[in-house]
Order: sequence, then structure tokens, then C-alpha cells
Amino acid sequence: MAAPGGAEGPAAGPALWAEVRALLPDAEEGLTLALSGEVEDCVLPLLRRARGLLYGAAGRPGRPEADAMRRLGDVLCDYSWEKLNVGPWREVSKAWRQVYSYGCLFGALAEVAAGRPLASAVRLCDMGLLMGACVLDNVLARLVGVLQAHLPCGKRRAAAEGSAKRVRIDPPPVPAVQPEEALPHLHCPSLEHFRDNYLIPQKPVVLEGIIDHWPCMKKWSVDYFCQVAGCRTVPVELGTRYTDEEWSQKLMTVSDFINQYIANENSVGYLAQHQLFDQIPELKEDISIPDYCCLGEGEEDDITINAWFGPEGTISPLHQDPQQNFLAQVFGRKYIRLYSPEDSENLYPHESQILHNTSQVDVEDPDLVKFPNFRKAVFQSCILMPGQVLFIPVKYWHYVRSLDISFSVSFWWS
Ligand SMILES: O=C(O)CCC(=O)C(=O)O
Ligand SMILES: [Fe+2]
Repeated sequence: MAAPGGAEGPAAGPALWAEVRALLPDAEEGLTLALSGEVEDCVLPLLRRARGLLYGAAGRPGRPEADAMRRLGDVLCDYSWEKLNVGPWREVSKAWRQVYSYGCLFGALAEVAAGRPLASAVRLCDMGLLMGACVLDNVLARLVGVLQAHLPCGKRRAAAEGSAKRVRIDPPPVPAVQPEEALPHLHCPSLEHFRDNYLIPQKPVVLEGIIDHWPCMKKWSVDYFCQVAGCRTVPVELGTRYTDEEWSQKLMTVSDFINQYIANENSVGYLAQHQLFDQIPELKEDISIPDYCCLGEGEEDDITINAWFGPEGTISPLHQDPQQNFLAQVFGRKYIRLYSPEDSENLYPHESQILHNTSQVDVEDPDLVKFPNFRKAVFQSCILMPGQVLFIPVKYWHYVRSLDISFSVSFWWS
């Protein structure tokens, strides 16, 4: 075990335990263990036993109680993990995801109560936030917020700058955008102008001047993410594109991701399509929902905000999404190509159900023998620069390749 204040972060003192304890109901009955649906009968007694250990001891569970609570947390996590991994994700019941969250919660509380280094409690909270469902008024987000304040996340980047030479093959050159294919650019259009000329006719456009005031434009950098989120666990896509055979996903901390894939460019890792702002609400204060989203019929709460953070050379293959999108570029540049949904038949969508929104064509190096009609497809393109926001209408096909270390934020809205 690392010494207090060591690389793993300090162990909990009484002050931290008091802060953590204040996040929970005063009395045992207040921690209701409510679930949104049915689960197997054996689960509730396990939840109650863990809760009993938490509240049984006066003030703070001692080592034996904490160890027993940790074991129960593990059992709850392992048991619900099985349920989370059977069948498609959308069919996983919320109640089982809540059980998983409770398992993570009891595990994390046990780690803190036992005075162990905080990195493991932070990881458990993140696992619950990523895979579980909300319990006790989002207690995991509140708990991780408290823990993080006590854990020096800001491990700077490892000595990547001085390390061995990168063995990266030269990236393809920055594509030239021909005038006839260039997307229109607009500076701060009025809501009416945007609605009448772009939203209603479903035409893509690059908007400028609408995010210059977002705090992220000045604040965010690779080092900043290391500092504010270095110890947080996030999902990372490995491999150039999700259609490749060897593509996979992995959970890792932000600082490991930065050290392995941003600072050291041997292989491509992409923190892609992740709702990072729900996981780390502090970052949400640095962005805002574009005003134009009020032109949609949906509620603001239903807007999905995703982070896309990666090195140069990440590729999102040509695909379409079921909502309107504002793709905002915070740092780095991205080469983007758009094809209208009317061109779908020339784009050869995959036949499988799961990939039917993705084209089989590698748009920058198409196999025209296999996909002859791709030649007929007309595209528009841009190099999206920091501070620019691309409006991608619903179902509009888009292909995205990063030209630098890049951070984008997408808003999917209706
Ligand atoms: O930036 C990327 O790599 C892809 C973005 C995207 O596909 C989206 O925002 O829907
Ligand atoms: Fe997309």
C-alpha cells in the first residue's frame, strides 16, 4: 500500500470520512435501497447487510466491517455484472444497473472507511457512473467529487517529451478542400436565419463566433485534462476505426490515456462518443448548449452531449446519426466530409443491423471496383478549426479524421 500522499494519493483521515458520511442519509432507514424494478430475491439481503455494516458501527466502520462491506460490494458488482453483459445494452434493466451502482458505492465507501489510498474508491465510483444507474440522488457523482478534491489528480504527463522517438508512419497529408465542395460558413446567424436557411431545408453549415466565449476555449488543454480528470476512468476506443477487425474498447484513467495515446503516438486510442460531462460535471461549466437547439421540439434535458478527445489520426468512418448535431471544435483541427441522406444508395451501408448506419466505403481511399456507385456521390467538406461549430442535419452522412490532437464536443438534439 502506498504511503499517505504517495503516488496513489492519500488515505482518508477523519475529516474526509466526515465529508463522505455527510453525503449519506443520517439514519439507516433513510438509505432506502430502492430499485426501479424486480431483481432476484437474494439481492436485497446482500444490500441490507452491506448497509447494516455501514450504519452499524458508531461513526465510522472499523477495518473488519469495512473489509466485509468491500466483499459484499464485490459480490453485488459481480452478480449484477453478469446481468449487465447479457444481451443488448438497451435491454439491460435499470434495476440491475442500480444494484451495480450500490455494489460500487459500498465498495468505495469501504475503501474510504478502511483508510486505503483513494484511487481505488475513485475507480469504483467511475465504474458505477459508467455502467450503473443513478441511486440516492446521484450519490456516486457527489462522492467522487469529494474524493477527487482529496486526491492529487494532477499527475503531470509522464516524460513523453523526452522519451524514445515516435515510430509513427507519416500521416496522410491535410486534404485540400476544393471551392466547389467547401461547406458554407456563417458568423453568428440569427435564430431565424439559421432556421429558415439551414435547419428547415436540412443543409449543413459551419457556424463561427458562437462558442468564442465558452471558458473551455481558453482553459482546455491536454495538461488541463490531466489535472482535472487524470485519475478518472473513461472508455477508450483502440484501433483506427470502429469498423476494423482489431478494434476494441478499454477502460483506463485519463492520465494513462494521455500518456499512452496522446503523448506517445504509436497507436491510436480515442476517447470517443463519451458523456464525459455527466461523469465530470465540473467540465460542463466550461461549455454551453448552443442557443439554436431551442429551435428543436425536444427538451433541453434530452440533448446528448458527447466528448471526442484523441490524437492526430483518429477516424470516424462515414456514418449517420438519428438526431441533429452541433459538432463544436475546442482544440485541434478535423477534416470532415458530408454526404446527403439522398445519396445513401451510393454509399453502401453495411448490411448488418448493428452497422447499417455506417458505410462500407473508406471515403479517402475508396475501392471503386467494389463500390462503383460511390463515384456518383456528391460531398461537401471542411477543415473544422478551433472555435467553429458544424451543423450536421439528422441522418446526414459524416466522415471525420483528426489532423491534430483534438477535442470536440457534440450536441445531439431534436
Ligand atoms: O468527431 C468525430 O470523430 C465523430 C463525431 C461524430 O460522429 C458525431 O458527433 O456524431
Ligand atoms: Fe456521428
